Parts: sequence; C-alpha cells; structure tokens
Amino acid sequence: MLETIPIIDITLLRTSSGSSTVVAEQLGQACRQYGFFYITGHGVDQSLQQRLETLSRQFFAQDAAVKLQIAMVKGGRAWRGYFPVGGELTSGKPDLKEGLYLGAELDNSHPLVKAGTPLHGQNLFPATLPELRQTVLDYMAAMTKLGHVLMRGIALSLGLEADYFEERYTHDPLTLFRIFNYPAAATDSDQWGVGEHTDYGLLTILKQDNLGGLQVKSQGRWIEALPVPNTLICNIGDMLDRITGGLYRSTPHRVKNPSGHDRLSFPFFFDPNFEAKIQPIPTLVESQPDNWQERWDGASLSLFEGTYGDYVLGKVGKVFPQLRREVIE
Ligand SMILES: O=C(O)CCC(=O)C(=O)O
Ligand SMILES: [Fe+2]
Repeated sequence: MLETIPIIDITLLRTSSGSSTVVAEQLGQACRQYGFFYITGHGVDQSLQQRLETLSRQFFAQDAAVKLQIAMVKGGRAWRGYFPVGGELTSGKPDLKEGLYLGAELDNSHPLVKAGTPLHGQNLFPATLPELRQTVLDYMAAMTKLGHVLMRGIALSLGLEADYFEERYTHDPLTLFRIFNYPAAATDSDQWGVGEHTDYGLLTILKQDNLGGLQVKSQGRWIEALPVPNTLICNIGDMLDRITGGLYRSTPHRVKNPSGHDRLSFPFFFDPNFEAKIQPIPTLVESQPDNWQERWDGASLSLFEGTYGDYVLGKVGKVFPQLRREVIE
C-alpha cells in the first residue's frame, strides 16, 4: 500500500475559538508519525491564491536582466529579493531553482530594523509587476493568521495551553516567505531542485502548484507529497523539534521536478521571534533520543542553546555563502 500523508480539516480549529480537541488530536498524531500534513478548511481565499500564482509565473517568465533588477544582493541585511538558478545551496550543492525571497514588510522606524537586525526590513518588489506587492502582502497576512491558528492546535495536541507558543515565541513571529520556480529539467538529471534538508523554524506552510515533485522522508522511507487540490502542506521545523525534545521531529524533505514544466511553490515560514530564547517544554516527559546521526546536517538539535536568531543566522550563512559577510558579520 502506498503510504500517504494525512489530510486534516482545520475548520473547527479556526472557528470554535481555537480550541478544537478533535483537530488537535489529529495534528498531534500527524506530527508524531509524519512531521508533515495537508490541511483543508484553511479559509485562504482561492482568488488570492490564483492571483499569486499567475503573477508569480509572469515574474519568472521575464528576462534574467529584468529579474536581476531586484537581485538579492540589493536587499542588504533584510535578505530579500531575487536569486537566479544555482544561487542557493540548501544542502551544500546548488539547487535547481530560482526564487524571490520575501518577508514581513517593516519600515526603517521599526526597532529591529533600526538596530540593524538581519532578516528584518523592506521587501524588493518588481516594478514590472506592480500588483505583486499587495498580493504578496495579503497572502502573507493570511499565512500569518493561519500560523497562529495552527500553533494553537499544536500546543493543545501537546497538552499545553493553547497560547503556549504565542506567549513564548510567536507574539511577534519571524515570518519569511519565498516564491520558487523549479525549471523543467532533463528527466535524467540527477540535480535536486532542493536537496534533502529540514526547515529551521517552527512550522512551514507550503502552497504548491499541480505538478508535484516534493518528497518527504517518513519513518526512513521517501514518499511523494503529491498535489491535492485546495490544500496546503505543513511541516515541522527544527525549533519545534528542539522545543518538544524530539517528540515532533522536523522531517527531511527534498524536491525534484519531474514534470517537464516549470514548477512553482510558495513556502511560508512561521518562526519564533528573532530574539526568543529556545527552550524545551519542561513538562514534556516523552523526550526522544538525539537523532544527529540520521540528520542531513549531522547536527545535534538537543545541544542547541540560544535565540532563534542565533540558529537561523548559522543556517542562512551556509545556504547563501556569498551574502554571509554582508548580512551577518
Ligand atoms: O518547493 C517545495 O515544495 C519545498 C520547498 C522547501 O522545502 C523549502 O523552501 O524549505
Ligand atoms: Fe523545506
């Protein structure tokens, strides 16, 4: 039998004052077994999603020189903008994808921007597609709302107060958003669109188009996260793994676009505040053995001490080595 990732209807979590125990139970099971799940009943406007997809296709279809008008090197410490194919090295090798790196739009008067905090600041939006700006901002607002809802459900699934994460980590979350285009590759290409990795933060909410290509490592085996209409895919990041003592593992995944067409995906990262200190949940007794030997990066999460900022900067410096000096040092 083909193994499939669970699909969870979160309508009740969104509507019954965020405290549906039935949905929380399903989330908990999916997090323990797979580290990945699809959600339906998420309430994200279909026409907004359609606009985002259409405008993104138009963006990537432009000439390289036009896209490079908003190259990531121009984004400075905020770490925003466009990078071309081969510009990112997720697991040490260049990825077969191009992308637009976005995040919360913060102006220069924001305290974290004033303080020169990396990853905080303004986006670089393309002048050639003026509608993309509001579409991205609206989509990120919808994702942020959804991130809060899902983290309430995840807190309940762990037997915690619904606002456990909000109080400690996500009152003012770090939210990053990317739009990727995985170009059609030769079918015999052994290059990955994104190599095996885990995400860094708490929760990733991914919209993908209808072509497929995402693979998830579940219980030691790679399975396909095929497109399912009207769903979003969620997965656990390293910080939720650390906070839950490995009970909810950050699950490895990778992408290869087999379709012969350009594949678009839209990952949104709902992460702890940059300055939040990451601490395991004290009441959780089910702490798991360290899994560094199985991890793609050979790192021991249980040894990590510090803020989310410490963690994420260590990672980002590796995937964009050419930008490390400018942004972090
Ligand atoms: O494009 C995808 O389907 C996944 C992207 C991803 O894993 C990431 O950006 O972390
Ligand atoms: Fe990922």
